[in-house]
Amino acid sequence: MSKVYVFDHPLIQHKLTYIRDKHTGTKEFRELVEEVATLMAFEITRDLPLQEVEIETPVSKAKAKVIAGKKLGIIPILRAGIGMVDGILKLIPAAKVGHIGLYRDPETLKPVEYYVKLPTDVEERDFIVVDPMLATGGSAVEAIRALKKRGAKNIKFMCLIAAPEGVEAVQQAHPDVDIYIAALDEKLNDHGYIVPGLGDAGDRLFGTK
Ligand SMILES: O=P(O)(O)OC[C@H]1O[C@H](OP(=O)(O)OP(=O)(O)O)[C@H](O)[C@@H]1O
Ligand SMILES: O=c1cc[nH]c(=O)[nH]1
Ligand SMILES: [Mg+2]
Repeated sequence: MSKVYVFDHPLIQHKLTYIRDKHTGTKEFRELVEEVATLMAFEITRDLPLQEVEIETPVSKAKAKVIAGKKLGIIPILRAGIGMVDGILKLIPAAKVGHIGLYRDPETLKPVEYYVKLPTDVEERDFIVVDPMLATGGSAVEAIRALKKRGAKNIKFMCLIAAPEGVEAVQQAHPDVDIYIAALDEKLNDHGYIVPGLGDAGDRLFGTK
């Protein structure tokens, strides 16, 4: 069964409060989502392997550590996942970015795929799939399935806010995929929105409502 990690760092929780607030405008919302993504990337990369190198400081020779050549890929689920990408790239600039376009049908709440573009060397990379919201879990389950279908083996899923239903759906469908979240909320409402949540992440990021 996949593990669930809730990043309860005070800076993440503080920023998340302003992200949730309906009075926060598009510019600030976008900046805060990016900042939280950076902080979450710091936590999620905790297990990256290191290798020893020799360097010279101005004082002496030294053995020091650098990240061993691990190939990483970031996969935002369009649209809202895009808001997290730059924040992650600040810490892992060499990561490649693939895109999976899905929207949730407002009637059925089922994900509809409309775009997939991945790095060519999918089989050699470890992936972090990102989306601010994990609601019913349909979009995350489908995005991870699309990634596995093309050869990805090592996948993590990272989001800002999750509903218990979404966590369970990902765990059921993909028991090998660990889930990293900033907050686990109470429930979904009748329209499949997370309560209390933050509203529609895509619309708030891009000002489309
Ligand atoms: O867990 P689920 O029930 O599938 O819901 C979560 C999905 O809903 C939102 O996307 P949306 O369909 O609004 O598309 P958008 O990003 O283009 O606005 C969100 O960004 C997730 O991708
Ligand atoms: O609360 C929710 C649920 C799905 N998608 C969103 O953007 N917000
Ligand atoms: Mg949306």
